[in-house]
This record gives sequence, structure tokens and C-alpha cells, in this order.
Amino acid sequence: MTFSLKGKTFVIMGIANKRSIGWGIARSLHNAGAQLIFTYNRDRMEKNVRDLAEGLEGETPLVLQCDVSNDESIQSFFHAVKEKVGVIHGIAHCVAFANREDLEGEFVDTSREGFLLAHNVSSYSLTAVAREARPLMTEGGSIITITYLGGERVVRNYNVMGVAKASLEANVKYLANDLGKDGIRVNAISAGPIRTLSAKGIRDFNSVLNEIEERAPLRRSVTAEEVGDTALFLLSDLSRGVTGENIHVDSGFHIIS
Ligand SMILES: CCCCCCc1ccc(Oc2ccc(Oc3cccc(O)n3)cc2)c(O)c1
Repeated sequence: MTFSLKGKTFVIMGIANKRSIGWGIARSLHNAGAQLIFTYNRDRMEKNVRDLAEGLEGETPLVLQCDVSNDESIQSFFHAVKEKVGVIHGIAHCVAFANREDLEGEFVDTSREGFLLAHNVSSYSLTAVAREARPLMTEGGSIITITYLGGERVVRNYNVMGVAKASLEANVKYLANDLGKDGIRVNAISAGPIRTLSAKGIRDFNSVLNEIEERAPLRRSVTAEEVGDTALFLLSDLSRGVTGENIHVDSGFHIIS
């Protein structure tokens, strides 16, 4: 068993730019020999994602639109993937969203609409993607998603996204149970704070990053590349006995009260 992914195809959903966690995953998988397919949600992201794809040496990854909050969009995306490559061996789901006003102040003030939006995009989308991808994963495979400590315990300002991540982490376990009989594993990576485009939506993000550097066992923050290497483990046969798991790539911060 190796971490080589030669001859295998993976979908990476949610790359926005070169700082994205999804791009860190793409580089680890590409270096292990995988064939990649990237998705973008909004047209304004298409150019960024296409430019990154074209910068990879060898065959340029497919770049296709997919709005994970829309079932038809997911269905037509996987229909196109079936046409173009037939079989896929895994998915990295790196997609989340919450309204900015729901990422500060008191959680109790979250609107019904904001709560549903955050859960629709950040948690239910994994269920819908797994359902539509299942028929293409005829050789088995592995699905991963990205979560954060704020889904396990209260982190100031994370608010509705923390509740959505708690849902996502339970989602992983129920999907792992359903899909295990098809040889499809489902796991989460709980990433420490990384300065991505999404992180700009979080009030006082910098103070959380500083706290990690001062108090985490490794006394430093983590990088998208480090998350990418754990993703390579979870998406390769090295983790063939692991499913329903949540691996913290956070400099050990989750063990500190
Ligand atoms: C207070 C917690 C500090 C550490 C947060 C680490 C983190 C950083 C980014 C994360 O991903 C998102 C994704 C979308 C998101 O919603 C956004 C992002 C930008 C603008 C906006 O209107 N919503 C918020 C965080 C995430 O789930 C967790």
C-alpha cells in the first residue's frame, strides 16, 4: 500500500485562490500523481481556479461549475464528470458559507434564514455531493471535508458556522455508515486557523491565530500544505481502515483547554 495516486481521479470543490485549503490539497494530490477535477461556484472565481489549474505541470485539470447549494447543479456536474472521466476515486469537499452578520455578536441572534443558509452550504452539501458521486465511485474511494474546532466547542464569533460544523461532523459519521458497504470512506480534517479568503469573513481572526502561536503544543499555526498532506493520507490507501474519523491538523491546539 502506498500514498501514490497514479491512475486515480479526485474532485476538489471550493478552491478560491492560491491560499485556499483546497489548493493545498490539490498540490499534495497532484504531487502523488492524481488526476484532478476542480469546481468553482461563481463565475468570478472561474478565472482564478482555471489559472491555478493551468499552472500545474502535466495534464491540466478539468474545471467545471458547481453550486453545492443547488441539487440540479450538483447533478449536472457529476453527469459531466461521468461523461468525461467515468470513474472517480474521491472528493475533497472544501466548501462552507455563512452570512457575515452571523459570524459576530451573539449566536442567539442568528436568523432562521442565516441558520439554514449556513447549514445548507456548509453541511447538507456534503450529503448531496456524496449521494450524486456514489454511482461514479464504482472502485470505492474516499471523501473528505474540512471542519473546525468551533464545531466541537464554543469559539467566540464562530457562532452559526460552529453549529453548522457540528452538523457536518455528524454528517460525516452517518455517511461513513451508509457508504462503507460500497468501499467508500468518509472523514473530516479539523484544520487550525489558516489565513484564507474565507477567514477574512471572521471578526478578530488575527487574535485566534496569535493564540495558536502562543498556546498550541507546536507553538505555531498550520499551513494549507500540511492539511493537504493529511488529505493525501485520508484519500489514499494508507488510510484504508479509517472512516467516520475527524483528524485535527491544528498544531495540537484541540487538546488545550
Ligand atoms: C472565530 C474563529 C477563528 C478561526 C476560524 C478558522 C476558520 C476560517 C475559515 C473558515 O471557513 C469559512 C468559510 C466561509 C465563511 O463564511 C464567510 C466567509 C467570508 C465572507 C462571508 O460573508 N462569509 C466563514 C468561514 C472556517 O470554517 C474556520
